[in-house]
Amino acid sequence: MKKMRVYEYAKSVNKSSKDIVEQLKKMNINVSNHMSVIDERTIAKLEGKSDSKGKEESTASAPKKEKNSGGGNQKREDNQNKAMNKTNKDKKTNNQNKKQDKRGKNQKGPKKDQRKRSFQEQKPAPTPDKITYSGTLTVGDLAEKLNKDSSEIIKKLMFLGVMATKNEDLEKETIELIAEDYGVEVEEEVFVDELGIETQVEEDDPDQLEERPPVVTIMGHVDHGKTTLLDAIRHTKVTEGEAGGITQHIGAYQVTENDKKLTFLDTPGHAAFTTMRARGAQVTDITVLVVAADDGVMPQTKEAINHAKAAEVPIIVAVNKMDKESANPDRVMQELTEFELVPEAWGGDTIFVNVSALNGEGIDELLEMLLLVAEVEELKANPNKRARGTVVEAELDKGRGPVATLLVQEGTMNVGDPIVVGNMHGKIRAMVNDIGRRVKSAGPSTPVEITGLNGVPQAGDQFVTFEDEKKARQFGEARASRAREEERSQTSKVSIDDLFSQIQEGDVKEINVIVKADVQGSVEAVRGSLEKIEVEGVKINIIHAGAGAITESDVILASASNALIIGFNVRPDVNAKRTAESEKVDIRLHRVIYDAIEEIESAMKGMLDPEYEEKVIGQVEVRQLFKVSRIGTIAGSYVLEGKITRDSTARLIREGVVVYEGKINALKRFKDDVREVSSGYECGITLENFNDIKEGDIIEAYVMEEIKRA
Ligand SMILES: Nc1nc2c(ncn2[C@@H]2O[C@H](COP(=O)(O)OP(=O)(O)OP(=O)(O)O)[C@@H](O)[C@H]2O)c(=O)[nH]1
Repeated sequence: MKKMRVYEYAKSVNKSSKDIVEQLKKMNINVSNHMSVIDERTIAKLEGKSDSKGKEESTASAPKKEKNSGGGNQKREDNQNKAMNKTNKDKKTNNQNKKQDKRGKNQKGPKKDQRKRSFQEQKPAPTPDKITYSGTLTVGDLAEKLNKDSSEIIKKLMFLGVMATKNEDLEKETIELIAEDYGVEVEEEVFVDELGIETQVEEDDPDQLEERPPVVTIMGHVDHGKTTLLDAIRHTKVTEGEAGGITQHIGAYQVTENDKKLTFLDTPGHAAFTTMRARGAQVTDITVLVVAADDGVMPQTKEAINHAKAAEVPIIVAVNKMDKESANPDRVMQELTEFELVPEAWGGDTIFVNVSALNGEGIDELLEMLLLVAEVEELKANPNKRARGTVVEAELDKGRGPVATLLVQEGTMNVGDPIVVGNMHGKIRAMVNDIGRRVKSAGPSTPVEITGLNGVPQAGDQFVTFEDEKKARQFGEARASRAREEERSQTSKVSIDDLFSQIQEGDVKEINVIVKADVQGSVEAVRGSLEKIEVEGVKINIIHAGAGAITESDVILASASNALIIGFNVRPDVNAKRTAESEKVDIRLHRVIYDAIEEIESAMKGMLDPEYEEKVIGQVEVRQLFKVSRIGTIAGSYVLEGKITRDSTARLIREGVVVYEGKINALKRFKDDVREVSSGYECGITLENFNDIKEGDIIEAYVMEEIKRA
């Protein structure tokens, strides 16, 4: 590209260098003096012709900078081209510009088009009148949409008291505030699932909303008295006049206190709460946390608190077993302050009620308090529309076919209504209430058991009733066929194996983790180390941590919160294992804290070592023992199944309990060392550093096989 100094150019056009410098300054082209270098395009501009590439090129450099600029210039030009490509790309999104481009090319010839473009590029991109977004927006995304610099947005956020980095997601309100500041309208594009149950729900007229009973779930540690309390409430408070009815278990019941109704979910444990939340259903309005006054806060108490908090449901504490001499309610209060459950008497806002589920003490007060919280929460629903709600329980009854307990949350459900429940549909044949009576209709917060569905739905599924039977059938069938498709192409939840790619794709900003360990000390150690990990702004969020085996409840919580479970020196019980498989929850078991930490850290960095899976190759029964002084105990054994090999690992099982796990020292047939022994043969086995073998023990042989990743 042709370049010359200002004075050379001035001379060629018969002007003074001063004039040229001034002219350039007026054109916003930075030159320091007559020695400055100007290029072809700048010259074109001076002559009233526009350049073809835009403002970045219309610069001039001072002589000093020019000195060693052979390659430098080339580089700069490349960068400039890159920048221009980007600007051009940006422009593509701008319709107005697009039109102008077109007009320029078709009608006015390339030169004018170029001039026009360069003119546009000198002006900052215009602020749009309106922006739209769906899902979330990061600071950077918002800046781009507003045609602003991220730093400008970050500054504005600071004024609003929000400290955010470029890649941080903004809350809806913040997006609106910023946009408003620029006078820009914002519209959130909400993704509508056309087969979602909510699409069939009638809209509410605010005038039609009426008070509805609260739906209460009781949670707490094993044996703290949940079932006894639920029974006590039910038996003392079953609606008057109906007391003679046969109480039957349908998974939920209603009682009356001071002429007001309350609905209790009586599915035991935390299952009701968590399975429903895992399916996206929010059913519970208030949680009663039962804590035995003689036992205090225990692991499942903490778990219950975590569940309720995660679902943002208010908690009332029922301090139970007050009839016991060893009852110490103050200790319970003290212990719960640690979890931000502080009694009103101590300046907090949590309601504590002392009760005895055994003798009925305090139950009235508990119900009154529940009604009080319900009043504060202003629980309302419209009874005058088609019903919508959630499945509490469902099963296949031999005589009646699929039966489901439904909790009506809005509207009124009637016998004969066409209905879609989860992926099932039908027409309500019969409705039975919680005391076994047939009813014709059920309003908000009422649990009823229905029959008439074409299949068994799942607890937590949503339902909606229809006026038109055909429409219900079509909608139900469409949902069922989509569910089948989805099952076929089901993708797993957060898993260690694809953590890195999920982070890379920006899908994961925070990794939810549940930590279970053998003792509290290890729980804290694992938690402490995990919380320190941070990779590319992605952090670990421990949603639950506790001592003890990995339970089904942990798995359900993990599934609901899309979390990984890390077990340290503990194992999942059978139910937990099964649920983890069906819910596709990743459970990682470790014996060394360092390994647990390293695994997750490397997964986040995308440097995971090959993964191994245990493969049991054989079962051997110990039939006779030989004690040899120098060698130890030799287990005369018989291979029941598969085979045992010299290099496999052995697990010694006695009455279902693993008593030893380790290497095989020697594997012999008669006097000879052998590599492997197959089923149906006898062999002699010694285990490394272990002699406490008994007749009848089972030796399970296994090898670790590498899992091939896709
Ligand atoms: N003294 C006394 N014992 C109670 C009280 N409430 C419950 N119990 C006893 O505590 C034991 C456990 O009660 P449950 O109601 O089965 O406890 P739970 O919390 O439902 O236990 P899981 O169903 O195993 O989770 C039973 O023996 C009850 O009789 C109470 O208020 N006072």
